[in-house]
Amino acid sequence: MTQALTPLSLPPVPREFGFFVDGKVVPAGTRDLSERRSPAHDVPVTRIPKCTTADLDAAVAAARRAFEDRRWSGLGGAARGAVLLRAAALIRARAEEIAYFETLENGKPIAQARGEVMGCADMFDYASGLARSLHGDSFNNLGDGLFGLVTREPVGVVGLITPWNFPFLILCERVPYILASGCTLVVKPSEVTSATTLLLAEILTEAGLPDGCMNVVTGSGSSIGQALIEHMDVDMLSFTGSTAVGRRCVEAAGRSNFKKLGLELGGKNPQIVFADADLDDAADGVAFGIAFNAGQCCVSGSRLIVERSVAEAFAQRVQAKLARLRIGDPLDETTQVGAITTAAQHDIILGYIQSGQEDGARLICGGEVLDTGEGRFITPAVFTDVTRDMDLARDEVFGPVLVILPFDTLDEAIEIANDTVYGLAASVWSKNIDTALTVTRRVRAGRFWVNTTLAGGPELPLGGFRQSGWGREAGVYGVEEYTQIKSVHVEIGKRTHWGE
Ligand SMILES: NC(=O)c1ccc[n+]([C@@H]2O[C@H](COP(=O)([O-])OP(=O)(O)OC[C@H]3O[C@@H](n4cnc5c(N)ncnc54)[C@H](O)[C@@H]3O)[C@@H](O)[C@H]2O)c1
Repeated sequence: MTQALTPLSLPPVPREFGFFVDGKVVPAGTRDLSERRSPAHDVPVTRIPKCTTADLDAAVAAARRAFEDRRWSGLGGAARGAVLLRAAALIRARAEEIAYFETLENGKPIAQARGEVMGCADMFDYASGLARSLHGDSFNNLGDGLFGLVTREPVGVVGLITPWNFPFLILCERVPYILASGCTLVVKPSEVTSATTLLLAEILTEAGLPDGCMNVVTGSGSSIGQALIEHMDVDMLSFTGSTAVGRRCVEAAGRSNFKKLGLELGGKNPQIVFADADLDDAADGVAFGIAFNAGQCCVSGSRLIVERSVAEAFAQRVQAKLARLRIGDPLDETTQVGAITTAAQHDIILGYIQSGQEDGARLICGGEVLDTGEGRFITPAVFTDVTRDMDLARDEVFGPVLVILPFDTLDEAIEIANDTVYGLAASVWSKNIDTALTVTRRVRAGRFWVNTTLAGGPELPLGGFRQSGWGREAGVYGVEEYTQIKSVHVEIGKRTHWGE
């Protein structure tokens, strides 16, 4: 087992990873390497191979063999669950190492990364039980001559594409459920945050996952990602990322083999605050909702829809909460908000902050680039005087940028909340249960929080309405997505097929 690393120092040299096919690490060999620099320190931290389409074909073929010879699905739920349970223990044992690479590549605070890794181990624990409890249905009321069964079968070979904002968490909200169902898989992590996916492949092999059941290919979205979504021998694709690339997945599935799709896409999520809420608690939640992971969160609460009578005072409370945040070196144990993960995302966020002001919105705090000498940090920005037609109010910024939209009535709050093409997540803050539940009923979003935000766990499924995606991940509903239903009609006794 790899030694835990000292979390507060940078690696003296970048760690070089291989990719992972048929139970083995494949060294980069003559392939090009992409070097990842820490977004917080601008030093090289990892080197990852750029896989070829031949590597992808080899990975899909390994997953296909492992599926067709039933070395995994044929084991039965109890044996599959035992592997997932051992993986949970190994994730806990290697939590420090996983959190360290997550922080180095992504720029998130080390304390946050550790918490996420522990949550991931919990996903494996939970899914180990689901592997045993997947079942179908029986129909004993079809008349004396007929008996019916409905069974669930694994879909087959799953292609899994993940983004850079929660590389390990998003991976673990999917992999244990995919494996619990009996499917095998090929993962293509984001090219900027691939290390922890490769660590998970090692861990699962150590936990007893048969060769070929989990394969990892690394490289860019436009090359290896595009080849995976078009692959003729992949039965299902689970994609998490932008709505733009989600659209490409739909097109590619139509052009290739009609693979089944699960899509977890973008969001422009409302946080709706009523005057009767505990306003201090709500301000804390709203600040957390926009600043957590430096706003690079699909479920980030980026639209504050607040009752007009308290809007100004509430904005000041949020501002005060944001001002107290410790932003900076993610390897510092006390840091609460880390770096912006990619240079491209940094430019996109600053572009929105500038164009928002040009469009007439008023920046009341933040939006500054922190001068740390190295790395990319932006202080959380809050905008007022925002109109609903502005890009700032409509687009997913994917950074720490909050817009404030006041409302006068409950109906207006709901109308503003639904005025988006997305439907990923929403929060409502009110002490009145009628108000809160009316909002949860009428706002179109796949995840809701009442008097809190960004809470989660393995039991409740994830996923969006509208252009935020299709299908659900995690929980009982999540594992079922990776199964397909078969109906079996059983004749009892003898009958003629022409009804004579
Ligand atoms: N709904 C969710 O659960 C969820 C969770 C996290 C992130 N997201 C969304 O992800 C986005 C940010 O992540 P990102 O910038 O990594 O997204 P992205 O769409 O650019 O990339 C996501 C993944 O897709 C790959 N990819 C890119 N182009 C591709 C192509 N043509 N074919 C196949 N694969 C391709 C990338 O390499 C990466 O692995 C945001 O929109 C965010 O809302 C959604």
